[in-house]
Order: sequence, then structure tokens, then C-alpha cells
Amino acid sequence: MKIIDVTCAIIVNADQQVLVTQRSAAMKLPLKMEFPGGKVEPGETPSACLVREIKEELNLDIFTLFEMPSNTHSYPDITINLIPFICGICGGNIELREHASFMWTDAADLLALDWAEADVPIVKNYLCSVKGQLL
Ligand SMILES: Nc1nc2c([nH]c(=O)n2[C@H]2C[C@H](O)[C@@H](COP(=O)(O)OP(=O)(O)OP(=O)(O)O)O2)c(=O)[nH]1
Repeated sequence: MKIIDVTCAIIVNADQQVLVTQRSAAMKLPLKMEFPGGKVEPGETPSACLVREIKEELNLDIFTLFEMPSNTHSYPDITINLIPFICGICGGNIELREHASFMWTDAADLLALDWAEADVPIVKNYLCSVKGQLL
């Protein structure tokens, strides 16, 4: 099966909270929690894709800081390669244009959320990367 590249943004604020968005009832994986982002278009870099998607979906201007390890996951209808980036905000205010809701979440509370399956290893990896700061 073809593997679709999907980027997602781990946007961290000044309080070290992470922006988590909830997919709408009308989207695939309805009401699951995810990191905002979307499919990489032909000729687009993952980083440029993410800047575009976050502006489209949330009206936020972001910058990508660094890329984290990706996770390939097969759903019944699609196999995705989910590529996370740690990101910061450089402008805009959140407007929900596609998602049902958003929340700023402390790292310690991330794992308890009802994530899209492909995100779980990404959340765990992120938590490992910040563990030193949580201890
Ligand atoms: N954006 C995003 N998609 C995710 C995450 N986890 C996860 O399994 N997905 C899946 C859901 C979809 O099957 C696929 C990306 O779909 P999408 O609907 O966000 O992509 P898109 O904005 O480009 O939408 P479209 O053009 O297909 O309508 O990846 C995640 O954290 N963020």
C-alpha cells in the first residue's frame, strides 16, 4: 500500500504546554486527539507543509525548530508516515477552521488523551525527550 507522508506540529508555548487539537466529527478518525498538520503535497518539504497547514487550519504562524522521528502506521484504509516537528508560534491567534476543539496541555497529561493511534508513539517519544525537564 502507498505510504502517505503526513506532518504534525508539536507546538510548545512559554509554559511548556503543548497544543493538542481534536478532529471534528466529520473528519476521518472522528473526535480523536491529534497534533495539527496534514498531508505533504507534491514538491513540498515537510516543514513547509506544516507551516501551510497550521495557517490554514488554525490561523497560526509557526516556525519549525526540529524534526522528531517519524512513525509509520497502518489504518484499515491508509498507511501514513507521521512526521512530527517541534514548533513555536510567531504570529496569529487560534481560530478553529476544521477541528472540534483545542487544548494547551501539560506534558504530564498528554498520554491520558484519546489519541489517533499513529500519534501514541510520537507522544511517548516527545515525553522521553522532555523527561529531564519534568524530573
Ligand atoms: N494532521 C494529522 N493527521 C493525523 C495525525 N495522526 C493521524 O493518524 N493522522 C491521520 C489522519 C488522516 O488519515 C491523515 C491526515 O489527514 P488530514 O485530514 O489531517 O490531512 P489534510 O489536512 O491534508 O486533509 P485532506 O486534504 O486529506 O482533506 O493522517 C495527526 O497527529 N495529525
